[in-house]
Parts: sequence; C-alpha cells; structure tokens
Amino acid sequence: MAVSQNKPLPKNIKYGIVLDAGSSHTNLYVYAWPAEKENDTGVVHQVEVCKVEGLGISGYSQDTEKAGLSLQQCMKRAQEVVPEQQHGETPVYLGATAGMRLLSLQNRSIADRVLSAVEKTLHSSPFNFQGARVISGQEEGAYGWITINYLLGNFRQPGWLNFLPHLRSSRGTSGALDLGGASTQITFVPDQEPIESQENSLHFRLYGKNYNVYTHSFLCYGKDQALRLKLASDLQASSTRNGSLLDPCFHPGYLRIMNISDLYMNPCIANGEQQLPFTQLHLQGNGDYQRCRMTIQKIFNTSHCPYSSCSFNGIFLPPLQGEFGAFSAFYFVMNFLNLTTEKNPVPLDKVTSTVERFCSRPWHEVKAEFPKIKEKYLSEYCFSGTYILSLLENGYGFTTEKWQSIQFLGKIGSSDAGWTLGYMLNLTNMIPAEKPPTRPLSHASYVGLMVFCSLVLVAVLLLGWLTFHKPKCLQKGLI
Ligand SMILES: Nc1ccn([C@@H]2O[C@H](COP(=O)(O)OP(=O)(O)OP(=O)(O)O)[C@@H](O)[C@H]2O)c(=O)n1
Ligand SMILES: [Ca+2]
Repeated sequence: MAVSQNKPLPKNIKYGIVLDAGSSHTNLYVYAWPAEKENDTGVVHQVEVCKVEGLGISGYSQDTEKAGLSLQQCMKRAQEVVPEQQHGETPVYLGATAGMRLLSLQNRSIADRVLSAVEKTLHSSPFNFQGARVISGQEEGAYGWITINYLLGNFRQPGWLNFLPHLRSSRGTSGALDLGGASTQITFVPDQEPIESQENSLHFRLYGKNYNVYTHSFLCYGKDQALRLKLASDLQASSTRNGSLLDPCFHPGYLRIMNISDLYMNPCIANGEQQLPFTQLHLQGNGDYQRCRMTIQKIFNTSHCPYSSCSFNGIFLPPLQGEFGAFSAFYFVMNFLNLTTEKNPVPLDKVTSTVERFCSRPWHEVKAEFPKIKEKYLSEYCFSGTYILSLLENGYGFTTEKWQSIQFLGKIGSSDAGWTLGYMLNLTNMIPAEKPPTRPLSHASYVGLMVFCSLVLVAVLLLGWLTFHKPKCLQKGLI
C-alpha cells in the first residue's frame, strides 16, 4: 500500500453561527471547523455559547422591537470570537422553536413582527445573515438526532478499517430525546419498516448510508406548557371556590400566585377560560410525588390509537429501539438531581426514589440549600422530575429495562446536544449523501506511522543481533 502524506497546512478555520430562539430563552452558538475537512464527520465543534439575557423571543409579543434588541449583546460577543477578517463570510442562522410556533397559532401578525425585529438586528451585524425562521417540530427532532449522532461519531466509517470488514463500525445510531419549555421531541431509527404514519417518517442518506427515522414533536408538552396543562386539568377537577389549590408537584410550604388569564392565554389549553369565580390561582405545595404523578398522568390521553401502537393523544410510536441520548431539560433536571454523574445509567427505581424524596422536602430547606439557583428553576424541579418520569415511562413506554438505554447528556465533547449543529450542518451542505473518498493519511498519522515502523525495525535488528552475537552475560545466565 502506497502511503501518501498530507502536508500540514496553515490552519484555515471556518466559522458558523446559529441562534436557538427557544420558548424560554435564546442561545447563540459559534461553531468552528478546519476548512479542508469540511465534509468529514465529527470535525465541526462548538467554540462559544452566549446566553441571551431576558425572555425567549416569543415573550416580546407586547413590545416586538425588544426581541431584536435583546440579541445585540450576544451578537457582539460573536464578533469577538470570530476573527474580524472572516465576519463577512461567516453565516448566521436563527431558528425559532415551539414558543414561536405557539405565538404564530395565536397571532400570526405579531409573530411576523417578532421575526422582522430579530432579522433587523441580524442584518445589521457584519456577518453573512442567512435567515430567521420558525422551524417545524419535525425539523427540530431530525436536527437533534443528526447532531448527537454526528458528535457521537455514529456516522463515521473509518477508512482505514474498511479492508477489515468484520471490524468495521457496526454500531447503530442513537435516538434523540429533547425536552424544551414548550415542546418535546422523540426521534430514533425503529426496527419496524415501513413507518406506519407518513408524518412521523423521515428518510436520510448520509455518508453513503440510508436511514429511515421516526420522529414526533409534541407541541405543548415541553415542561412549562405541560405544567400549564396540568394546572388547567387540576382546576377543572377541583371544586375550589376561591382559587386555592393544593399542588402535590410543589414542595411543602411553597406558595405561588398566578393570574388565571395568564394560564389560559395560550393555544395549548383547548377549552379556554371557563367562567371561574376568581381571577387568581393560589397554589400551595404539599410535595407528594405519587399524587403529583397521578395529576400529570391526566394530560396524556391514551384512550384511542389508530395505529398498531401509540405514545399518547393518538400519536403513532413504534417499539423503542437502541440507545437514546436525552438532552436539554431532560439533562438540566436530571443533572440538578445528581442523576447524571455516575458512569452507568442510574436505575429507574433510584431515579424515582430520588425525585420522591426531593419533592417531599420543605421549600424553605430546598431554598436554603441552593441559594444560587434561580427560584423559577428550583421551585419546578420536583414537577419537572416527575413529569420526565411520566413522559418517559407512561408516555413513551420506557420500562425499567429500557430505561438503562437512556443516557442523559448535556455536552458531547465541547458541543451542546441540541438541534442547532444539525441545522447548520444541513444548511451549509456539510453532511454529504455519499461517503467522501478515503483521504491520504493526515500529517500526524503519517508521522506516527513512520515512528512506529522505525521502532519495529530497530526491535527486529536488535533481536537479530542478540540471536547471532549472544553477549557473554546472557550465555552464562545471571545466577
Ligand atoms: N438550568 C436550567 C435551565 C433551564 N431550565 C428549564 O428547562 C426548560 C427547557 O429549557 P430549554 O431546553 O432551553 O427550552 P427552550 O429551548 O427554551 O424551549 P423550546 O425548545 O420548547 O422552544 C425551561 O422550562 C427552563 O426553565 C431548567 O430547569 N434548568
Ligand atoms: Ca429547545
């Protein structure tokens, strides 16, 4: 085999920027990759994440201009990270998710104004602005799946192993579970083919391989909207006359006051505001995991299924298959509960008992233990932990055994797990349909191979010399 060498070129790094305009907040990601390796798998990585201060862009419906202004600080940060001479060639994309999907359903013209406001800010930056749009739930699921499999190296078929077919990477892909504030996605390659429902079926050809992927995005089943669904269902079931409600999903001693109009002001709650004799809801926590789980259960309708199997609300779900990576709020919540630190997945019964114990702790104690965590997050980890268990166990059917195939992940290497990287890879045509031809060895591998061959040669020569000119000490033995 002839060994050719790639001369080390001066590093030519390219950059790309994606803004993830989520329902609860916006993150700006800067990605970088060596220009000459553009089509390799696994070379693009995150070099910066900037968290935009304040609300998600859909939260500025009352003052749409502010949605644009809110992005300025992170755009400035991106200008510091990307070398100035490359600003003009660096693409910027903004993708908005479920918060904007809901706002569009509620009031299309306000949603358009929010998008125009963010476009204005991005246009005025020195980067190459490529567009701001609301991405579909299907895209969100698909790009999340592409991101994690790209970062985990599951698309990689190492060229140098190709002549040893039995060693060739036979690992499959990993499913993706994403939990946001307003929607949640499940995406994986099922065993069953074909996929029973067209709208849940995606087809990709990546690096010379075909993938038939199942995906579904549940709008309104992100953790913030799911809490609203639960509260609306609790209210409907209760006979409260003054708006006081005991809530088992909050800690004992926790109190929250909400405006009824805020609760109902959104398209997730189908039957809208009923004639209630009060305008405010007084929630009083009592930290009871079992009851919390029962109230959450009610937001999953499992009464009908027009397919061979369903998750809930009549949505098709094929049998779960393979490993899963669970990220965003799945990770934030599990990580807070210290359930992501061990090497192996934490068993389901331990997760359940941890959430149960956490829910039962008095609020003043929890607050004193975690003074630095935002109260909005902290007060909801009991609900969120219980919701995650309901969604995964009852919604998707992860049994005790299948639970072990879920890995909760925040980052893979330096990159956050999420849909943004997959989105950029796709829009910049960085994932080829066919496998790129095997490249000659990289400089580092070439040097390594040469050093290795030299060492082998020296060892052989030494052995030969020892065999024919045995030194006296070895002939007699040392004792
Ligand atoms: N350390 C953190 C960070 C976030 N959250 C919560 O996690 C949820 C989801 O966050 P994220 O995945 O960022 O959702 P978005 O992308 O904003 O929402 P969506 O994808 O639905 O548009 C939010 O309720 C947020 O309050 C949390 O509990 N702890
Ligand atoms: Ca999200």
